[in-house]
Amino acid sequence: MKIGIAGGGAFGTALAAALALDGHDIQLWARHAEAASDMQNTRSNPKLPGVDLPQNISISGELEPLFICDTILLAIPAQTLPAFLTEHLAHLDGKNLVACCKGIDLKRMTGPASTIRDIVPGAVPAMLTGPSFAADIARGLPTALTLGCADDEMGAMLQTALSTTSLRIYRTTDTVGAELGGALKNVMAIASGIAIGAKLGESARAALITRGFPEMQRLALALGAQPETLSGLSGFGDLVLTCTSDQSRNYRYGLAIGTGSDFDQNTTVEGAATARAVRQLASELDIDMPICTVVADLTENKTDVATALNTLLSRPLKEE
Ligand SMILES: NC(=O)C1=CN([C@@H]2O[C@H](COP(=O)(O)OP(=O)(O)OC[C@H]3O[C@@H](n4cnc5c(N)ncnc54)[C@H](OP(=O)(O)O)[C@@H]3O)[C@@H](O)[C@H]2O)C=CC1
Ligand SMILES: O=C(CO)COP(=O)(O)O
Repeated sequence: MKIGIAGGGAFGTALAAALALDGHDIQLWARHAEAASDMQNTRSNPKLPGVDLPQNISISGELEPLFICDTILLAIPAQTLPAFLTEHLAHLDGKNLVACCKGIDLKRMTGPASTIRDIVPGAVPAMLTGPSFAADIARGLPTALTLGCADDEMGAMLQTALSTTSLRIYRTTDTVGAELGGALKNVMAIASGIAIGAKLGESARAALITRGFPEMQRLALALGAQPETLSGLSGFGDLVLTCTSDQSRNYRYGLAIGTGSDFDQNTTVEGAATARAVRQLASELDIDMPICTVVADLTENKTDVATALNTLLSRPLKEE
């Protein structure tokens, strides 16, 4: 089976490399023709230094070869997904569309798989998520992921097709849980980075991770997720990874806020927009989401770290 991947960034390229090494022919699309042709010729991507791209990955800036594939992995930022789906609706109808991005769309307030279901109703929507840095996947390091697909037969087919000797994929029919775990942990990763950047200490970070997890569960369960999905790779697993590693861009963005340093605005930081979406959802659904709310306010300079900390610490005492 030829697998298509939309998105020539770190994650799309890493998935391409892992699947190609396992013997799949891969059609990778990058939106800028020049970047695509450089990747095709040099067999490398500057976003994944030191990784050689196998010859069975074909890289193009043209969309036609991508649209021939029955299964397409969507590894473009979550906020750009709706426009991509809408623009190419006719070509995506009937395909297996596997979202590989992590975020809540600010306009629709949905996670990536739900966005696919809403915009391309004739496609089979799925979600690939879990604790997995692109650099680790591309190097063939062992990684465990969750594939969420409401259609379990198709989910099983995708699970088999996308698993490799180093990528171990688990399966769930709870796409809502899978998409929200990955989206919400990015907000917590920003919060953790802020705590460490502002020198609040490791204990404060542990408190944020621990209190952040039920916050993620509250919103996800209210939106229809199953609790066990949040406790799995896509929720708890990815929360642990990104809140504790400076390989995470969301965490590094938090570090920059905490230290008051500049941060490269071109870096993909999904948690910033998602924090704003969560703040709005929390207000609409009347759900207590204190950590996400202060992260959203901090990303918009509506508060500062000292005030945000005071907001969290001065909340009424309660049972755990
Ligand atoms: N990196 C990682 O370790 C992991 C990332 N992810 C998720 O994967 C998704 C992509 O992240 P990642 O690849 O790392 O990010 P990168 O910043 O490395 O790459 C993003 C890619 O998306 C492209 N892109 C941006 N805007 C558009 C658009 N409007 N239409 C089409 N393509 C677009 C970029 O193109 P250009 O270069 O031309 O701007 C670039 O190729 C994110 O949701 C992230 O959370 C998930 C797990 C791990
Ligand atoms: O989602 C990731 C790892 O699972 C990557 O995290 P960042 O987007 O924060 O780099």
